[in-house]
Amino acid sequence: MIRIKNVTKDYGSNKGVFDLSFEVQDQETFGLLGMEGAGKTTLLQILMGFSNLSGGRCTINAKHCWKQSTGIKNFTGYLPQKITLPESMTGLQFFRFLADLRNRKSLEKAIRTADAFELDTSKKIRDLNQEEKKKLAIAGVFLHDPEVLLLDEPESDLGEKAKVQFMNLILEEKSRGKTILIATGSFATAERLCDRIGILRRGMLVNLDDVSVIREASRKVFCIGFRSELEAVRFVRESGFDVLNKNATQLTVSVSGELQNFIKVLSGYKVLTMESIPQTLEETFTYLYGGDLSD
Ligand SMILES: Nc1ncnc2c1ncn2[C@@H]1O[C@H](COP(=O)(O)OP(=O)(O)OP(=O)(O)O)[C@@H](O)[C@H]1O
Repeated sequence: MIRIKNVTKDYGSNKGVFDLSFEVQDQETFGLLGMEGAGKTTLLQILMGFSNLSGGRCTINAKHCWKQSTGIKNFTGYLPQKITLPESMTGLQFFRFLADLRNRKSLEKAIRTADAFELDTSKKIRDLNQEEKKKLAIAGVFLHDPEVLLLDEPESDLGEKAKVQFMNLILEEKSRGKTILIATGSFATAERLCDRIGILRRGMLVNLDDVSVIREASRKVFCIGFRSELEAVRFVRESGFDVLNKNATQLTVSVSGELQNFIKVLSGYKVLTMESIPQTLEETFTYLYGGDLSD
């Protein structure tokens, strides 16, 4: 279990994290959501013992994050936001290097992860592109099959296909009972992977809820193309759904909660196209709680 109690790291000028308290339960996947500069990296670095606290206390599996950070590293996999890799090694040499550091013989888990990403580990790291380096770093984090995963913006630098591969890897780790803390600026990532989501704003936790509660309350936005303008107008008049924008036969419609009723209502209209409009973290936050998430 990860325990964060009244944790403050004050860099001055209102930067850092302030009086954070929450727990990540064993086998839980927790999403720490926030915009750039919200304090996500600061908290993860504190948990890894890279940075001491100005106040408060935090532990992972009852080990003190500052005083017992070496012990924590034995059972924790940490993916930093900014990765640095030994450029002259191949991927496989990098795995061997990590295995030596961690006193492990088997590279199996890292190799399986690299395979899941379709990554060629025989190439020198300096010849990999940014996405391939990120995949390699993630595979390296999994090498010692850690009980706890702390992942800082894991999906950044990954393309759409690799993001799906990454999500599948995390869902597999989750089903194997790992305790996972993911720091991300992507509401979609957190919603897909996490059991609970904590929202960080200017270093403070402004909301913490089960993902099902947030999903239920948040909205989906669709751009719908009707066969005729008359049909679109009929939808505006009769459907009862919130229409955010109308442009001839196209309507942008907001739907909150379950989609069943929306789909049922929509089946009564002549629809030619329907596209889901992804909502940013900021749009979701503003819709749910009002106000502005950025500083
Ligand atoms: N060592 C430091 N000294 C002073 N200020 C710092 C230091 N490290 C981070 N900050 C500031 O603290 C705030 C929180 O930074 P942090 O990197 O934790 O945010 P973040 O949520 O991870 O965002 P990002 O995605 O941009 O990394 C930012 O305003 C940052 O500029």
